[in-house]
Amino acid sequence: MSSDSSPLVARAKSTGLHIGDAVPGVAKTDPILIADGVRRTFGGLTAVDVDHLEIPKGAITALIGPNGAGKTTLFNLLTGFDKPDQGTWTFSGTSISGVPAFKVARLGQVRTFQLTKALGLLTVLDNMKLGAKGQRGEGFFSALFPALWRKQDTEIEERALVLLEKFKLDTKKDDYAASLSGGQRKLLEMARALMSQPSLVMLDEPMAGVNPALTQSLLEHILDLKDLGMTVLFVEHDMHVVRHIADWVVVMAEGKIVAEGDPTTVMKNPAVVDAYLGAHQELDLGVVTGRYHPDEADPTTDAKASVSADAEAIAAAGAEEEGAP
Ligand SMILES: Nc1ncnc2c1ncn2[C@@H]1O[C@H](COP(=O)(O)OP(=O)(O)OP(=O)(O)O)[C@@H](O)[C@H]1O
Repeated sequence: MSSDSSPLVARAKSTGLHIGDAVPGVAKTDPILIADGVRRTFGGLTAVDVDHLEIPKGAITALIGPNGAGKTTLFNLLTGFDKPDQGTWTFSGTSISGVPAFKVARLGQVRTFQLTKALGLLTVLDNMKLGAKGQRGEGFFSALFPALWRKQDTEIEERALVLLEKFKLDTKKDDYAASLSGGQRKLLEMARALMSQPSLVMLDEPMAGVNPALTQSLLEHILDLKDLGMTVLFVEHDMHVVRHIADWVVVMAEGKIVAEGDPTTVMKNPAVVDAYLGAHQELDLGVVTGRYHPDEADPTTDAKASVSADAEAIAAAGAEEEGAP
């Protein structure tokens, strides 16, 4: 993996991912995940209503959409943390609809998890060990033969230490996870997911709450996953992040897939601009959606300038109206 301190080097985007026009539900040349007719309702509310979705293998796909669009619910369904009213999906050709989360993870599809209170009370190293799959000591018979799991425990610890070094968390290995900064927690969440040696990594808002000093490092780590042959699917509100690292973008609104395409094309799509980005497409979506105050947004954006320009335009329009006969 690349180092934190090196400047951002533009890495090639994956192209030729789809077959035919980039319409919602378009077929991919080499899909890793294929979902059909996935629907999830909560009472009278339809949170997810996806006719067909394919996620391209070996690429980085961003799932975007306004608050409440159904992104997290779709993530929960595809990873076995929630059950749909209807629908089927396959991962690497194997049907995993209705398969519980721990089995989905064993098959190689993992998602990152926010550091909960309980996990915060474990050390960074113990958090990593929890991420390993198929540990022998878990089984009743293997538990009777300590030599078996002791050897495996050593291997797991070695793997954890290598990953912690790559993610620059090795000096924190004995600290309680709760003592990490927001950005370091995100790094730990990603490193922990990699303990199970996945082929598809699903990241839920990997940049949320990350201080700009760690943003570059996190972006580089996500790009590294692809270079290592993994597929990445991530939910993100920050359009700069999406533009920078995504090869493909899927847009959700009101539970449905409303657009797909490469980042540049999708962000010019009038339907996406109208429904989602509005007049604020230069802003971090975190600002648009009220997640961050403009002052806390990515300093590389012109968020503040756009907000004050909007405010000036509104004030000017008001003045014109007042002055109107
Ligand atoms: N457990 C639940 N019970 C009831 N309604 C829910 C539940 N989970 C989600 N919803 C509703 O389903 C809709 C989709 O929510 P979801 O969290 O998937 O959206 P999202 O696109 O991830 O939004 P955000 O960007 O704000 O995280 C929302 O209207 C939400 O209120």
